[in-house]
Amino acid sequence: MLIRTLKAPLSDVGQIIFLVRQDIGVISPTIAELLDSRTSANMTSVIKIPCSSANIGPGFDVIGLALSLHLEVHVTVENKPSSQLPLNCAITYEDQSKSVEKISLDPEVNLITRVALYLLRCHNQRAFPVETNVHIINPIPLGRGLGSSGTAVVAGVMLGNEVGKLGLSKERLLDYCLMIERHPDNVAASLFGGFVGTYLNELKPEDVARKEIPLSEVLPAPAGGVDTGIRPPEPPMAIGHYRKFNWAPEIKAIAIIPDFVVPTANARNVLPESYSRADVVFNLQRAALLPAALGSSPPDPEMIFLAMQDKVHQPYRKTLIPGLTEILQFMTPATQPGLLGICLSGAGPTILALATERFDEIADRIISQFASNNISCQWKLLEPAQDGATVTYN
Ligand SMILES: Nc1ncnc2c1ncn2[C@@H]1O[C@H](COP(=O)(O)OP(=O)(O)O)[C@@H](O)[C@H]1O
Ligand SMILES: N[C@@H](CCOP(=O)(O)O)C(=O)O
Repeated sequence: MLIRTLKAPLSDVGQIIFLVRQDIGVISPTIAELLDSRTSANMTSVIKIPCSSANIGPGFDVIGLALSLHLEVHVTVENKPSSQLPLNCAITYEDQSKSVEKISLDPEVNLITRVALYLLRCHNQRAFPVETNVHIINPIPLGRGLGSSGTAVVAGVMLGNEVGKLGLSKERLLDYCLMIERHPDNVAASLFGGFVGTYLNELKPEDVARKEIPLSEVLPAPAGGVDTGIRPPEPPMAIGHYRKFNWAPEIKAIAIIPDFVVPTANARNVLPESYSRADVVFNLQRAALLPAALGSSPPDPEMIFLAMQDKVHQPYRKTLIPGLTEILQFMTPATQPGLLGICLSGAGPTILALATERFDEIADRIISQFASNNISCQWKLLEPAQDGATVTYN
């Protein structure tokens, strides 16, 4: 008897593993059984979300790349008759990121469960189902420009969708993410996977007002486990959109991660309100080339290096990242074989170097430059994560 496994999409956001016998088809379990038993007693849903590197040089707030470092959220719902847990939810957290910050285990404070509660409350579910256990395994360093917060926001909407059995599409979940994260590049990459270009729709005036609601109203301050009964503001429909680009299979991503934090909010505060026409045109010219440059095989180092230049965010962020100026100047395909291009990852301080070979050598040279400023680093060799956010059932 030949048995093979088949992964099939469940609504847009989940994935079920079926056992298929080749002579008689699907034998276990049936779709109906699975829909009924999702996140019910003793079944664990595993939500996996890739981290992201946003901007890739000139694509500030537009371009994102999902990378092969995944946040995992393991969820079980006990279906006990009553619960002593605040908002019916218990959180455990496994830190694989070596971050100093302690992540809160209070479901009203923790970013993932707070976002899940936002989604649930928009759908008239005031708390988690009784009793929800959420185990978070996080290898993504916090505040380093690898999209940890965007990944956590995506985890939150996936979690709310799952335990609330809301059945929302990923496209609609992106709207909810944008009420919190507000720039689409990193959340769209984590949600949909791959190398993406993103944009926001021009909204009607009444919808603009809804989207610009302060974050404190979308994610209200903790109320000590008490349900205030306030219904949070729902996002307008179809705020954000994305388009996937090709990625040449030879290109790998080296993330050099310094051991200090640059909160994204601080890295956005150093940016100017307006730009010269020359700088805007400079970025537009390169951003237009970037998808073709990174999607062509074999990769052309000169074209990629040029297409990754930026004048909109990196020059201003140099003040927050010692050594950035020098690294962006001396690391070129002419001085470093194997290197294709280099940029700040997201809001920094991580450096993203795209390369086809000599990964250790490239990482060592960048690490030495940081070391001359007394900054130590870890580095990781990553690949695009094409799947985006997934749910599987154990
Ligand atoms: N897995 C997580 N669980 C809870 N909170 C998280 C998680 N990941 C990130 N965060 C929150 O997001 C903050 C980092 O966000 P941000 O400054 O945007 O940096 P990054 O570039 O890593 O996204 C952290 O300080 C933490 O408060
Ligand atoms: N486009 C944003 C991206 C922020 O990404 P993160 O990984 O630093 O959260 C920006 O550059 O501010």
